[in-house]
Amino acid sequence: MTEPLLKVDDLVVEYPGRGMRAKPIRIVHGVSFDIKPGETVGLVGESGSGKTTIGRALLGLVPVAGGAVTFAGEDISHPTKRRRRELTRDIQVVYQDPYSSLNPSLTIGDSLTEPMIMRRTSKAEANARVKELLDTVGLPADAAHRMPREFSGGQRQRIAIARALALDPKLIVCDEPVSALDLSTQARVLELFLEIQERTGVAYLFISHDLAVVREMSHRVAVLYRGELVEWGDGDTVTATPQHPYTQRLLLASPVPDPLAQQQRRADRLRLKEIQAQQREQAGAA
Ligand SMILES: Nc1ncnc2c1ncn2[C@@H]1O[C@H](COP(=O)(O)OP(=O)(O)OP(=O)(O)O)[C@@H](O)[C@H]1O
Repeated sequence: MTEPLLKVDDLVVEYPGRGMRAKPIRIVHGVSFDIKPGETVGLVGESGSGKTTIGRALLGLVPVAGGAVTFAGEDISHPTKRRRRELTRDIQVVYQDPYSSLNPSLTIGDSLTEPMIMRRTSKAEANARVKELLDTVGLPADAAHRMPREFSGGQRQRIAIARALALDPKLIVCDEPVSALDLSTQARVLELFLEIQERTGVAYLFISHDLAVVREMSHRVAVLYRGELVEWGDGDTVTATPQHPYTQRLLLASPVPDPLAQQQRRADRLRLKEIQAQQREQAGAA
């Protein structure tokens, strides 16, 4: 059996209450799940259920009040500042808002090289990697010289994904990464996440309020309700036979597409990849 890449055991997260003597407010109440290398785990739940808070706890951005977070066998529940910085190499994040996730005064090239230069990669190496990253997310190489304001929401989200990929992470926390995009752009960006995973083997924690999107993207699904995990398991099983009334309500609010049609789409995608690979080989041989 594959060892988990990330393990969350009985996680508790609290925010400080208001006022000097206020008790902390518990937001996440003992949540457990794990993510295997190369796997996508979907975390779904309504607004305010604590999804973002869980993502922030994994990234070390909010303190863990109870339980443990283990990454590649290491307990990272209470990392030092230095260790947390180092961990950003392995655990990255893509946020919802493509308009605030890039520094408006840096060129795309500078935004992408920043995490690499901070880790003492040479300028020449970093520039070569920028070309590669832009290609991976389907943007032209000359995008490196342009400013964020010159790009649409979908293109900016591609750039944010490229930035997350810059250091070859093992896990990306994707926090509602397509919620701010229109439907057709959503579909293309979701497709890009899938392609990147096939190519690099990166794992995702895919956070969304939309069960249909989570189902499309995830191998396993965790359903969060008021800070508790009410359902956790294989994506098809959770969505085909939801046990908890909350999951049943979610399913009604956001019907999951026919699983056979989904399987067909996955098969078509693989077939297309094979054809493209054959074409590349033939072009190389010619
Ligand atoms: N810094 C904070 N201090 C106090 N309470 C907070 C803080 N951040 C979030 N909360 C509260 O924690 C709860 C969970 O918020 P969280 O953002 O994790 O939920 P969510 O499921 O991601 O919702 P959404 O989809 O709306 O982002 C909410 O009630 C929110 O008001």
